[in-house]
Amino acid sequence: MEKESNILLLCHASTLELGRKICSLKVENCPKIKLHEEVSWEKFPDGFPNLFIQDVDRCIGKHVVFLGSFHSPKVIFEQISLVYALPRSCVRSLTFILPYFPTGTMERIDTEGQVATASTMARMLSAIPLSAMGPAQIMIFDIHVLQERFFFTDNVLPRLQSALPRLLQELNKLKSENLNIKIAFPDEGAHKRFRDHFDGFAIIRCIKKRNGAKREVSIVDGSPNNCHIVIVDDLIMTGGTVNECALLMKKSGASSVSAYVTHAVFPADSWKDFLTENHQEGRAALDNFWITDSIPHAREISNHEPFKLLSLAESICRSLHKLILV
Ligand SMILES: O=P(O)(O)OC[C@H]1O[C@H](OP(=O)(O)OP(=O)(O)O)[C@H](O)[C@@H]1O
Repeated sequence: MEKESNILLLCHASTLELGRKICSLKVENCPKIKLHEEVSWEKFPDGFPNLFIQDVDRCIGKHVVFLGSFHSPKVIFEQISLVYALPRSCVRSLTFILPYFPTGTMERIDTEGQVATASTMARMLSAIPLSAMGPAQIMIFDIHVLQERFFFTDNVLPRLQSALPRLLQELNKLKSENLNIKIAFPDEGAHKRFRDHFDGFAIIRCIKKRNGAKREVSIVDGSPNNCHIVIVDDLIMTGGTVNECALLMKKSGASSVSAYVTHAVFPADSWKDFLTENHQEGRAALDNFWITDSIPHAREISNHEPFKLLSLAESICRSLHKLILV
């Protein structure tokens, strides 16, 4: 008989679909994770949250996991309120899955007066109260720079994960079709962050200069000539970095160009500029654009060519069993 799960998953309204997927998966020798769907995310007339966890006693003594999403400042307060409240419900342990750490790029100060909001966010998360087994674990995927872990205090345990193993599964399938694939990093940040994941692949290293809204990308090492190029980056906003890098690869002789980002942020619907059906001059046509579901709107985006979704569900499910060790 299957053991009853000791892990209970609660979701923000925007992450329920991913939560259902995680709970439908089975990891060998581990009980399925149980979904607790009964959280209401209502608002009072003034817009402030009116939250309620039904049957909250089911959390007592359980390893409680909250799957959140800080894709907009508007949804942060309600989720922080829930996460701060959960340890008071006598949970055995608390894990906060925050696939995308939104302020991540605002981690450096190059002019006095700038405010590093990544540090503010880490401080807010560091205030999550202890549970019976100790500090809350915070699972984040492909944070902008690994040093951001030091913004958190010892009150919580940041668990920095990567979605790249999922991309590698896709690339190995393409490799078996004898395609000559090379990985292009559009800037120094991406190269530093991800180069170690691509053993066995030739690398094209680029540098990027920001000039207002423009991104200027140039190649430092490697040649894309006659190769299938996959541009790899942590996140996309306006799309300028990926687009400039893709145009450069094509100009330098690439036979095809695809792209991958873990976090499809795409403010103001900028993803539409990449649609195969909207192709315009000055835009590079991409064969594939792989994204993950770290941000809820990625699921909708991936219904349109050339986007393809690589779900984090399996990786989250495996990590939870490993981190919680039931
Ligand atoms: O879609 P876009 O509007 O172009 O923005 C996305 C880019 O911004 C960030 O890098 P950043 O420019 O901060 O450089 P870094 O990674 O080298 O720190 C990110 O890593 C992407 O490369």
